[in-house]
Amino acid sequence: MANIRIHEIAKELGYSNKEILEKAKEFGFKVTTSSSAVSPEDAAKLYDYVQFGKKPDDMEKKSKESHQQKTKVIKKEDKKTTQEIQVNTQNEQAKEPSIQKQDDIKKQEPQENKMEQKQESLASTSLAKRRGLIIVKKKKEEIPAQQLTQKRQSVEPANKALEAIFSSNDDNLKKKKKEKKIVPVSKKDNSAKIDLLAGINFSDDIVIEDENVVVLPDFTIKPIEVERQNTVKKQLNIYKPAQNNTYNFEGGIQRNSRKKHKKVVKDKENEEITSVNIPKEIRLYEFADKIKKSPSDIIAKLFMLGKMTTKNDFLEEDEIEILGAEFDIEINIIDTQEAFDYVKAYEDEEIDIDEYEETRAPVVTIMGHVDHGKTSLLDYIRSSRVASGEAGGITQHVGAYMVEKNGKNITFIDTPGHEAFTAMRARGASVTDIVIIVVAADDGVKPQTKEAINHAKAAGVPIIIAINKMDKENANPDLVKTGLAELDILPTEWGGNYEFVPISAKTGMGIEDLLEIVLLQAEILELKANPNREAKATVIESSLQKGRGPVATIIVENGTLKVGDTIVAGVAYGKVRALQDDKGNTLNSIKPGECGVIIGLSEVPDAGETLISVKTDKEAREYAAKKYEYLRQKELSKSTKVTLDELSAKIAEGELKSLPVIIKADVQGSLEAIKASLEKLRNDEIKVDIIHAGVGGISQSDVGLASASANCVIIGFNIRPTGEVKEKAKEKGVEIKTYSVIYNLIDDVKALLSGLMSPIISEEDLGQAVIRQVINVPKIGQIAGCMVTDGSIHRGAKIRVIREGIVVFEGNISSLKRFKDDAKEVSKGYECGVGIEGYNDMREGDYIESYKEVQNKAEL
Ligand SMILES: Nc1nc2c(ncn2[C@@H]2O[C@H](COP(=O)(O)OP(=O)(O)OP(=O)(O)O)[C@@H](O)[C@H]2O)c(=O)[nH]1
Repeated sequence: MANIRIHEIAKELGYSNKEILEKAKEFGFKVTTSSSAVSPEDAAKLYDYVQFGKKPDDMEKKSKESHQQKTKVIKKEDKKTTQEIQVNTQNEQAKEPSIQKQDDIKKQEPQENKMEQKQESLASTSLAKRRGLIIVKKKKEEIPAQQLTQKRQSVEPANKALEAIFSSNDDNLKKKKKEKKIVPVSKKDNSAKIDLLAGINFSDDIVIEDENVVVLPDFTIKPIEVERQNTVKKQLNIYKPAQNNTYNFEGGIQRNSRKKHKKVVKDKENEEITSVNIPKEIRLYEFADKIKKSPSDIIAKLFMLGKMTTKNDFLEEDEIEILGAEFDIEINIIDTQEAFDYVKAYEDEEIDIDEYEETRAPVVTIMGHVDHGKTSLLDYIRSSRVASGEAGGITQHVGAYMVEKNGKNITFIDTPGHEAFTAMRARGASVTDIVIIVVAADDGVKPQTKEAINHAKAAGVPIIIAINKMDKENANPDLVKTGLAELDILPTEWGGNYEFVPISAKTGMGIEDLLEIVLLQAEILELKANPNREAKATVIESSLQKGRGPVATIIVENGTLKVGDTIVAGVAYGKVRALQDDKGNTLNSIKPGECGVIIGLSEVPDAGETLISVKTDKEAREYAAKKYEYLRQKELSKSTKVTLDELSAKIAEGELKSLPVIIKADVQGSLEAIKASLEKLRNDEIKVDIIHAGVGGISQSDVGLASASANCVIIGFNIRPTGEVKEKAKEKGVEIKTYSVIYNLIDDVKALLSGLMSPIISEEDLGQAVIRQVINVPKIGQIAGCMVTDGSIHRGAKIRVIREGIVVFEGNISSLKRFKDDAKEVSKGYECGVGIEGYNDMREGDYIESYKEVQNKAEL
């Protein structure tokens, strides 16, 4: 049986590695780190204890009492199998099957197959109780159809439970939803589940107890294999090595094909669909087609549930689940992302080979309150530890660097602050092993100190406190200690668990101690990785550089990244053309825990993206292409998922004036920031329309694109157009604006937008005149004899006629005369004759008001 690592159990249960490690130690298991493994039996005990507070003694007692015999049989089989393996290896491990290495297990599995099948019905049903349906279903999926058929009879009770659960009863529905919710999508979870499952000796009694929950063990179905193949086809070569693996169909270990959502199985024998795989992004009519219902049935059902839909609408996951329950169909929502989930494929491939694991360098992030000295500390460490004799001087900011202490490497992420740390975490990248929280001794604990501590705690990363600015006269380390004590961060000398190191980033005092403590902490963490496999790394920073193309700073998490490796990172892929350290020195390879700059990707990957090396170019290209297609589809589906309100808003949007822009920036981070800021610049009348955005210099094609869109402006940040591009822009009349300060960029775009806005029209009063006499002139119409009472009356200006305080007419003057002469303007105190265009109802005593319309530029 495969041993299970502590971190896998922690993942599975949603606890930190440390917590599980502690529990394991409470049990007296021989574990030291999160990489330590326990036997499946022990894992099960641990699981029960953590999850249900069930003491292992109870469990053992119970199983001993009621199923002593059964357990014995299984144990016997276990040993027997182990012995078989030992024949090959000549290695006497039969008494400790739990210490077997994974590769042994791999060989062993085909032989064990039968035995595992037997155990499976016991283990799986019981596990289902704890974990929901997935595991069981998964097993179904991977067990050859033939064997499944033999099992049909024994599973009938489960089918009954299935029926009961799928009744349209509300409680059941909720229950089902809950169960579905339990299913996390992450890959690691999967592995942990299966491992745990594999090793548990459960009894028949337990199976019966679990009956109502064992929805999944609908093993009955035979076309599983067909189903699997179909899915694989749809999902476009999920990951070949995994599929080709011989132990793919093993009941126990199956790390490769553990796709929870492929819970499986349908009963195609009686034509009626009882279970179906549904992709996450599906329109109502497509869904209807899949479950062989008419779209109107679905619309009606959703209507009854209070949702108005049309057949073209995309269904939410919740809706899909509810509809499944309503129609008594088991819905397996397929995450199409799996098709390009190369990280999962990478980890699936891992077979724990402890002997190859080596200690790796720790990765450290520095956080703390503003001005407490994060940057100074990073700078000091970097500059003080550049090996003498090295071509010093030009050090580039690449986002991460490595220093050496006592012959060991420490990698620092050179983007201080918890924003970057959290942003990386939000993207699923948790590269940091240790966090240093810098607290200024003269300032004490501040809001961002607390935030940083919370972030580090949330990430389950060990914290070291650096009390900085100790060189200052008013330094008061006790202030820091008491402040942190309130946050439950107690120094070791006060009986706490945290190392507090007084330092000065200015003088360098204590920094060596700090690095020692980092190494000590790293030792405690027992950071291990396997340098002898393909690399898995995290992108820390990326940019497009002239002459080098896309450049990414990465930290290798596992494996070794070598020049010439074929790699994929999100939608980017390629071959490692060159590796460099932060000083620009060429490297041949980057080991686990270490960092470097990589050149050779097809495009700039996002920071936080996972990069792995794969076996073939084709594989890399395919992953990237699938991810690209997925993102595109997602974007498309978003734009079609509109409510009526949104639709009318969209229609209104069509009437919006927009400023088309192309944005180019030096690095991804700036680009995102500019995009976000520009998208916010909008009101009811105008908006910025980003027609293209990218990292790198302005290219000919950018100019081409801009010239194809009316009034399009190219905005560059920290880049300059050169040579041909500049000329082409001139030739095509494309305006290029470049900036190095983001606020200036935004102000300018604001100004541009303001130019598009309708001007604000205001009035300027010019004067008033009172009508003293009205004369009707044949063929010309009325002429009013007036006295200007205020300001002046202008011929070219607009007028309004006011009678008893009410405006009775607005229009233009047709003639303005002073005596017999035409006049342009008649001022206060003078008489004049006024004719009004199209108006012949002037009366004595009316006032004529002369005014001018002034257009003011609108501003955003
Ligand atoms: N006297 C003394 N001054 C220090 C020390 N460390 C940092 N400073 C000063 O404190 C100020 C802030 O330092 P930074 O390193 O920029 O602080 P930070 O935490 O990176 O600040 P932000 O990047 O703004 O969050 C600078 O003026 C440093 O010179 C120290 O150990 N002693």
